[in-house]
Amino acid sequence: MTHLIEIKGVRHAYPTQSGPLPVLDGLDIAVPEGEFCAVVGPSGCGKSTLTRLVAGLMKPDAGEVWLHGERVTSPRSTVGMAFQNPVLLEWRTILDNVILPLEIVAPRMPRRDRVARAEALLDMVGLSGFEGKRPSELSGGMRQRASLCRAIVHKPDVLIMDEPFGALDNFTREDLWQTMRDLRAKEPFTAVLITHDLRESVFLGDQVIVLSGRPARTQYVLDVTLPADRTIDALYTKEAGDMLHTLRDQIKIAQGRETAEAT
Ligand SMILES: Nc1ncnc2c1ncn2[C@@H]1O[C@H](COP(=O)(O)OP(=O)(O)OP(=O)(O)O)[C@@H](O)[C@H]1O
Repeated sequence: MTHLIEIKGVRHAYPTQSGPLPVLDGLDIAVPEGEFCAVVGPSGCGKSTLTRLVAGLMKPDAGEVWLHGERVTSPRSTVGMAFQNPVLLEWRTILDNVILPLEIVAPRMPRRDRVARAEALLDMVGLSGFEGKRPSELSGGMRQRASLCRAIVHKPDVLIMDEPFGALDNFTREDLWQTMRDLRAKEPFTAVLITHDLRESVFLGDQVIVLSGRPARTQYVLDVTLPADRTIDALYTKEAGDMLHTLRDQIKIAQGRETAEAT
């Protein structure tokens, strides 16, 4: 099987005034092309550090990060990123915010083609008619939809999301999960999602990686067996309940509340 993302034996420590702070220690993750990998773990275990490594924004002390068969050693334009705070530019319209990555990655692409691409994506996420608005005129959920469009407008190899739905209320969040599912069906991409929400990880993920407490290693990998076109109702089935139970147990282990042997 081709793995679009491969992280092998990654170790990393940050230099601090009181000496090196080991953050990652033995991280192994493999994500096949087109798959959605959700990453969960205790607070502060190194999840955001993992996203920086995949995006090439920093190099690990040891181990390897591979994207599409190439070793990652510097920042990549083939990576799209979305964060909890969408950081849209207020002086640009929603359409021009979405177009921004194309201006950098495909400067020779005619404006009409950029506009057509951005409009098609905005339509897919239900923002048709809002192209000319400024970010402050949209709700938090709508801004996050626009931010997702911006993250994939240049068809990146991989979409990295760090808690993109973390600041939204429950109903808006569930709406966004379904938008993400529909977007993936129309615009297949490989994704890494960092989340604190186990339901979100099961709804969106093909696999869920549980990281141990810091320094993080890959503690557990759950293959999500729900159908690709799952609905929110699927989260209320026994199958999903069992998966959520397993993940919760693994998080407790990661937090050091229980030992692996005790479960
Ligand atoms: N540049 C840095 N220099 C020193 N320490 C850092 C740096 N960046 C992160 N850290 C520390 O490394 C650890 C892991 O940080 P990281 O942000 O990767 O964790 P996280 O799992 O994403 O956290 P959270 O779940 O709270 O969002 C934390 O203890 C953090 O304080």
